[in-house]
Amino acid sequence: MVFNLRTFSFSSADEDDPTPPRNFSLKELRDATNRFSHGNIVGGGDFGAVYRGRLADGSLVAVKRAVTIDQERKEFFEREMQVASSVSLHPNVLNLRGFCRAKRELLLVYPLMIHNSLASNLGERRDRSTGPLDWTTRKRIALGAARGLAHLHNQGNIRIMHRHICPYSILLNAQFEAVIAGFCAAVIMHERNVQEGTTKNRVEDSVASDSGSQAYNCYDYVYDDNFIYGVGGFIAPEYRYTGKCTLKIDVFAFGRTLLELVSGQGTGDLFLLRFGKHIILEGRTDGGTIKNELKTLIDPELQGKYPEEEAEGLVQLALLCTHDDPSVRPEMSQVIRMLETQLLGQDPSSRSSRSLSEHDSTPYYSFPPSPSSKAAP
Ligand SMILES: Nc1ncnc2c1ncn2[C@@H]1O[C@H](COP(=O)(O)OP(=O)(O)OP(=O)(O)O)[C@@H](O)[C@H]1O
Repeated sequence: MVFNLRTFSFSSADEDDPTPPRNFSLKELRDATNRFSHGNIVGGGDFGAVYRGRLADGSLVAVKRAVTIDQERKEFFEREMQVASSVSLHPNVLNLRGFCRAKRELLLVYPLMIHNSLASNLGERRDRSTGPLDWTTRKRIALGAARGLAHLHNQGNIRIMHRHICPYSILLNAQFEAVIAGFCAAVIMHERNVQEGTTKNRVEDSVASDSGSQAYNCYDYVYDDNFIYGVGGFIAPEYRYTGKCTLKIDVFAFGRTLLELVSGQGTGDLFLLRFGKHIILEGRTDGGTIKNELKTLIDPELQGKYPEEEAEGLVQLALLCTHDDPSVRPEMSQVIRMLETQLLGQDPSSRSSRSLSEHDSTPYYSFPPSPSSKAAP
């Protein structure tokens, strides 16, 4: 028996066999969603409303529906389709189950994630039937989201820049595992749409450590766009001001998401001003200060039930990921190792195979020191 994330059901099918997305008829999706009834809406974004539905085979789905078909919606649709055809199956990445190109609408069909988004489980929780996320669940979410993002960033020759990581694009399945979704702004990095990075040392490091299988460091590849995607405080400064981005913009957004995960609040710039930037600017990044501030910053819904050391470590990692200088931010494979060591107490020599791709050659990093030394004055 295999739990299939595509159909969100148990089946005897081989989970590594990626079924190509199916072409649904509009009628099938109308029937599944009770004619797109308002009561079935589970969320929405720039593409359109998202409806809960049940297909004729009994499986639960989320149907993303655009009823205005403009250039932007067409691009969003194509991007989600492209990601679906490029990304290999991973438990922490949402897989496209199907699509529908009707005359006046565009629809995307995904397996339904029962617990909706991370955003809807933090702060003003929409669903009060489940309790607040406990610390252990938050740790699993942090690690799962990191693994999903690392998978997008490095799976063989394909690197996918998500560009829209935030608590709304991290969904939670029945076991509260993080599943990355929302690929409408994603970019598939390849030689045609990137310029080679300029940080020579890092390229050399990468080549030297990788016995020739990877001739460049994908985190140095730059994608130039004339449109800035993303949500307010989750947009990395270098991207916001230049329109140029590398995979490090996703690391920045991941760091911001971690801050929301521990504080339980829509932190935006406020959190960093209060905790991150404020401390960095004041030169007060020593562990003692973080410890002192921690209690006032951690989500009160946790009712103090969290190991302080772990919370402190998570905040330090978040601050490192959100550093203004992208070269200081770690790569996602390094983030996974820091999380595994800090949160699971895992020996790096017995690292989980789930967190490593074949091409992963990054040396082990211990949990980061405070980013103060590299911070702007
Ligand atoms: N598979 C799913 N299962 C459950 N809820 C979902 C699913 N997909 C989307 N949602 C809900 O819809 C919201 C918007 O989804 P998504 O981010 O994919 O849409 P979008 O149009 O790409 O959004 P954005 O405007 O942020 O780009 C999510 O935050 C979540 O609440």
